[in-house]
Amino acid sequence: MPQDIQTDVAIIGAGTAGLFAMKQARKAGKSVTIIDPGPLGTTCARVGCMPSKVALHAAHLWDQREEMAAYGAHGIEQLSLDRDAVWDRVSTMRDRFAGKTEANARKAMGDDLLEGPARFLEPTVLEVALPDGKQQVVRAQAVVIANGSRPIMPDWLAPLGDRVVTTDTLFDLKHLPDSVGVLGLGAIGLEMGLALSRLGVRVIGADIARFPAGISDPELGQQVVEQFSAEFPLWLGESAELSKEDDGIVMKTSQGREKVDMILASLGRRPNTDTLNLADAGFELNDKGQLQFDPATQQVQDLPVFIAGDVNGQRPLQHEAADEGTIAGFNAVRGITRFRRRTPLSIAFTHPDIAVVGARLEDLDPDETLTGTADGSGNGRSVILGAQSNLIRLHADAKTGRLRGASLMATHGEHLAHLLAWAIQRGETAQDLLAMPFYHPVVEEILPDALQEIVSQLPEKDDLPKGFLREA
Ligand SMILES: Cc1cc2nc3c(=O)[nH]c(=O)nc-3n(C[C@H](O)[C@H](O)[C@H](O)COP(=O)(O)OP(=O)(O)OC[C@H]3O[C@@H](n4cnc5c(N)ncnc54)[C@H](O)[C@@H]3O)c2cc1C
Ligand SMILES: NC(=O)c1ccc[n+]([C@@H]2O[C@H](COP(=O)([O-])OP(=O)(O)OC[C@H]3O[C@@H](n4cnc5c(N)ncnc54)[C@H](O)[C@@H]3O)[C@@H](O)[C@H]2O)c1
Repeated sequence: MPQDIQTDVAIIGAGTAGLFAMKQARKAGKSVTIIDPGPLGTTCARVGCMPSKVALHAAHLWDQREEMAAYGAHGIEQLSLDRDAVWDRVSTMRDRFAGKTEANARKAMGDDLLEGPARFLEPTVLEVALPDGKQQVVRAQAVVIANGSRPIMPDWLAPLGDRVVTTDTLFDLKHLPDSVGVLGLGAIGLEMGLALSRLGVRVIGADIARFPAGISDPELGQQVVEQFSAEFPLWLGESAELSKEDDGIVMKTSQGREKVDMILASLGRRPNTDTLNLADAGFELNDKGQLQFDPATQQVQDLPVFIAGDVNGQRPLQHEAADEGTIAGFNAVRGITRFRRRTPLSIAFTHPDIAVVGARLEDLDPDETLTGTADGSGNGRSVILGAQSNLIRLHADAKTGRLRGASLMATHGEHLAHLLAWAIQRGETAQDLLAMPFYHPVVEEILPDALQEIVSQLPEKDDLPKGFLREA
């Protein structure tokens, strides 16, 4: 048994959250031990944000050819796509992102990296299984839990064997199948279903939810269903039965029956808390087996223990993992500060993009909320881009017009979503935003219609033209 390691901060997981936590602890001059069994390189760069966006980009490039034909390009029908070459490019780009991230992380961690899985013995005492089979005990003043999440893989998928993949293995495929059933149409399922479908794979999508991409607003949900069911079948609102045959998997719901070569299981991700021996080490867990923590401090109960990133199950996004790691690392070494969190922002890069910003519709009181809706049919730039189906829904406080939340499906939606998130975080009202400049012709010109709908419902009326303010 090696001698115990004494450290100021032990960090479990060298992903995005863990590395940001390390930066804060180092900045305060504290000693750090960062523990990870690998593979290093972060989920985002290895099997998440980056490879998925490369695949979407490749799919979008190929998808453009039909529009080019409409603008007089000849010979489009003679083009062919080598899908395996596309996927090889996706994994090469992925290796580049992940390789660089891993190299930078190894350099930053240096000798402070302990390679092996950690588990708790006590809230500030960890045991790490080293590659040589020995157990290393780490005693810390504070601990940051940042060991991420993994794809949900229910037992009932086990009989389907290696015909089931998740995004942990999808980008390693050497040969893309001719057909894929995408089970679960959240952000991952919809993004990957579209990428594969646009690359010529026959895709069937199924989700027990009524709408894909986690949308709860029925008006937007309906528009999203119409838009994307034109690309591949979306079987929504019921669970699909799956059965294995010699040459594939049969997917069945009341909406159809199809045989596919492979299933992409995109049923969500589960936090890796279950691997940490939390209950035996004395932590209190809620009925879902999760730790209680404060999202403004990342502190667990009142212990010198902090939890950041996907593992806390709250905002499983890269920029949130970075923020939470920073907050956790800061609070682990400097005493507790409560941090104001950024406005929630999530974007699926589905082209048109789908985004949800700020408060979700279901969390707003209908009696205190005004909604403005606008679509792309009257927006010149959307028409040029073939995106008349763009739809924006804005929600604002019924008394003041202060913007609370938005959801949208739009070409260039990633930019609109940022603009709206920034306005919401600055506490701007519909009137404020309406008084901003809108260039012509841009997709942003959709916004004034939705904003005016809100302003016209506000109790206090002004006889100035909408979008104009008196000089101060
Ligand atoms: C397909 C896909 C697409 C995505 N696209 C986006 C996107 O476009 N935008 C976005 O914002 N987010 C996206 N995400 C989410 C984003 O990737 C995650 O939110 C983010 O990477 C989480 O970072 P993390 O630090 O919490 O976890 P990770 O980066 O997973 O780090 C956790 C680390 O903990 C280690 N570990 C595990 N168990 C132990 C243990 N017992 N002991 C020690 N170490 C351990 C792991 O090896 C890993 O290195 C996507 C995710 C997926 C899967
Ligand atoms: N562009 C992005 O920002 C991006 C992209 C991908 C992933 N992510 C992050 O990764 C996280 C995980 O993504 P995800 O899409 O796997 O999870 P998710 O939780 O968003 O979606 C899972 C989907 O599976 C469905 N589902 C659950 N059980 C089912 C069943 N038995 N049959 C059919 N459908 C079922 C759910 O209804 C849901 O729609 C997301 O929450 C997101 O934070 C972000």
